[in-house]
Amino acid sequence: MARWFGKNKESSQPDREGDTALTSGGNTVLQPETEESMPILSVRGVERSFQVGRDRLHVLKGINFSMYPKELVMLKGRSGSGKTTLMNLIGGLDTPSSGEIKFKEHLFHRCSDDERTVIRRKEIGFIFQSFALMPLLSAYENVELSLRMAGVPKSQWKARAAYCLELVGLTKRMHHRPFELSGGEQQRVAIAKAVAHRPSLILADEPTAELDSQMGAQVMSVFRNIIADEHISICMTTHDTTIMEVADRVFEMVDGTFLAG
Ligand SMILES: Nc1ncnc2c1ncn2[C@@H]1O[C@H](COP(=O)(O)OP(=O)(O)OP(=O)(O)O)[C@@H](O)[C@H]1O
Repeated sequence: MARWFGKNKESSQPDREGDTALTSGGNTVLQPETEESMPILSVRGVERSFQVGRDRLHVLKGINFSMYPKELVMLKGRSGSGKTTLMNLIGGLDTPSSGEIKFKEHLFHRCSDDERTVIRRKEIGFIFQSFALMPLLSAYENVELSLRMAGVPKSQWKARAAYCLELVGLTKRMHHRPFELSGGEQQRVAIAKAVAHRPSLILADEPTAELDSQMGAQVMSVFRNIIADEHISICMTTHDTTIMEVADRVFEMVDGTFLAG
């Protein structure tokens, strides 16, 4: 397939859709569509503008890209280029001024706020630069809370929370509260929390920005483990060039568009 799945691909171009034809010995061979060849997310012609006083601020100016199962995609770009605005649209926190966003079978640009909230709670996980943990709860209780919020049956909480903390290498720290953990460990709790309800997509806004390079590398290694183990996709923003080699694809945003290669 023309679509590239390897590592460290600098992709400044929107990828190609519906690419099911293979050329083999001069013949065109039609590939059956597998689950992994179907995009989990499809963003088409997305624009977002805001009214600021009398002016209309055009922040996103026509974004096109797709994400596939088990992909790690990074968005890079200068401050103010529109990365967070795009992440908010992908996560169903906001709606585009024009264009289409399809997440799995859901057409986000046509959903009501309530519909997007339900989808978000069940099918998307969020990770923030500042970890966003409940300070008085232990690592285990933080993960359990996420399961409760997503409506997962109580009978599953204990095993699932323990499994997710094991996945991020924190079994021995599960009864520690955030202030008893290092920054990297806190971010790993946040990852366990984000993955616990079995989302299909995790959105991470600068997840390594508060960490030193060693802890940042640990977080990226955990991302790779959960992609393999939980079959999810991750889209993250970053300014850190040292971690970009871990990505499957990197998109550079410049002034509300993806930089053309
Ligand atoms: N709700 C809003 N109303 C008005 N302007 C907004 C709004 N949200 C974002 N903007 C503007 O859109 C531009 C892009 O912001 P955005 O937060 O998406 O950038 P970013 O690439 O994520 O930056 P950073 O790397 O600093 O987080 C900025 O100029 C910002 O002020």
